[in-house]
Amino acid sequence: MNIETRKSHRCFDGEVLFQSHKSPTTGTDMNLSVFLPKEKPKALMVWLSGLTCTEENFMAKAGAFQFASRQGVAIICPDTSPRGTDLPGEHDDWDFGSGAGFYLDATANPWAQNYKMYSYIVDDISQFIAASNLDHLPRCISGHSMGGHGALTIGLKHPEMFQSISAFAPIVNPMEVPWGQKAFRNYLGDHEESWKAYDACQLVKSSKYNGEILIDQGLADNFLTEQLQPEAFEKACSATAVSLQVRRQKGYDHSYFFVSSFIDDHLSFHLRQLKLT
Ligand SMILES: N[C@@H](CCC(=O)N[C@@H](CS)C(=O)NCC(=O)O)C(=O)O
Repeated sequence: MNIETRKSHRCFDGEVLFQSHKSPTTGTDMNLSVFLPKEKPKALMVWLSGLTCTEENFMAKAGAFQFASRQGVAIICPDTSPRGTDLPGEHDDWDFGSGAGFYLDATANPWAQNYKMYSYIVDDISQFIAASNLDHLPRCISGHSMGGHGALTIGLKHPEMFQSISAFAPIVNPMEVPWGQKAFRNYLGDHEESWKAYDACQLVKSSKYNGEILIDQGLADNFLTEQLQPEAFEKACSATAVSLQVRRQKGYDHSYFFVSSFIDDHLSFHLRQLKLT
């Protein structure tokens, strides 16, 4: 894989890189950002961002680097959709199309050719990790909102790839809420059976993931009741061997101010699960 570095910045004696590569999966150039700690990393976190985000939001706003640098955690943040295409309606809505790839492989036209963010994360990001000489590291996955949905669904489907899962304000049951229904109907078509492959409440029933999952959810989050509903995932997990901790955080909203308040807890959680502390 040919990786182009567009920008690099020293940060807490580590390095933040903004990079691009050609994706055979999406058929486009893809952007991502990477944090490398000051010493040899001992773990790698893949972070998936939410609606409207690019590869920059987590880097600029999450405040994860002091802890990550000290603890030796490398972080990779992919973009949230293909870019550079101009499909009909692609840029009209903030919760669909560009910036809203939903970490699935679209099957409906005109999205099916490029909107393959599930395979992009599983295949291309794996190749990117290998090309960056980070593939020897134990891995965890986390994300926010739509990215929390991505972290839960991809983590539950791929325990061989990720040994620890967490999420911030994730969309846990997209089949049943407006954001998910809009995305799934447009990307996957009307056949709701096919939606189950991208719904954490469905996937947890048959997942081979045997670790714990940590979720933080702000109680002042405007999207809590209509879109997020963590209780649906608690109910789904209760019938399985997956051990879930949902922490309801009083006064916190949906923003990266909330993410930055608890990101160190999530990194510590992952290091414990990866048996590195
Ligand atoms: N654009 C929406 C909000 C979208 C939103 O909150 N996106 C979250 C993820 S779902 C986010 O991280 N936004 C980018 C940011 O806060 O940096 C609105 O204005 O209500």
